[in-house]
Amino acid sequence: MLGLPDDIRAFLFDLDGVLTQTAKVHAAAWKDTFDAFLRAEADRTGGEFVPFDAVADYDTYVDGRPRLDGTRAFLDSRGVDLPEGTPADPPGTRSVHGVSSAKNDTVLRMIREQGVQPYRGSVDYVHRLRALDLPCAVVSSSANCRDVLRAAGIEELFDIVVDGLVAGREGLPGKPAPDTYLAAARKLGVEPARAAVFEDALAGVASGRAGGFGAVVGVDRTGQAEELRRHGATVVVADLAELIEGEPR
Ligand SMILES: O=P(O)(O)OC[C@H]1O[C@@H](O)[C@H](O)[C@@H](O)[C@@H]1O
Repeated sequence: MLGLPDDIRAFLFDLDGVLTQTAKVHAAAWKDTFDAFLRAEADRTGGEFVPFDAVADYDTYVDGRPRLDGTRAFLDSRGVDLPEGTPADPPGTRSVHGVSSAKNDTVLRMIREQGVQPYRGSVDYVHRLRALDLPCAVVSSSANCRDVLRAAGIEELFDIVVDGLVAGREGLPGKPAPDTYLAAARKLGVEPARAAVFEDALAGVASGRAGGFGAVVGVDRTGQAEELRRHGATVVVADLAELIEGEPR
């Protein structure tokens, strides 16, 4: 079935980096935010400024995880212990929420300025699935998921969305825990073993593996095929167009 085993009956897609070209926008916004924070910390403590690595640090600590979890994981890797603060903390507040809200303001500005481009291969793939009446979901850690889907013009393609807002409301732990993917499979009425997960993030393929999904497709946009396999991808493609090649039209 479109490049995957025939018993796969439901298709669960991550958003940023799988459906839309927004993983690099998130990475740039995190770099902007963490570098400003780390520079201020270096000034405050007299320590050395070691910038955020938009590839290595992003992939390891931030990519695919809910916003606050990404902030905590990266700061923890640098031995920085911040108070949690509250969601009302404005950018500039020395708290987990303050850093996270600075990042959100930055990513929203970048998205406003640059617009959102979907990946053509992914959109074609989902169209093929819809033509076969197969259920499709978006499973994203992002609280901005609906707006990004709308800006890309692909919101109508999906039966359900489990995003950062749904996870918050339903008390679901974020990726790399499997709960958001499991919730999507449940809502579609399909056993995990008969559903496929599509992910570009290491935390995302790990959640596909932890959930016992029938296929975990690693989408390698940045040359990390081996890492994706090590974290749980059962197959790795550079673009979903590869899964369509050779299929009858
Ligand atoms: O900050 P948002 O839009 O709620 O998104 C949370 C996370 O969503 C994930 O999809 C991205 O990979 C992360 O980079 C991002 O931090």
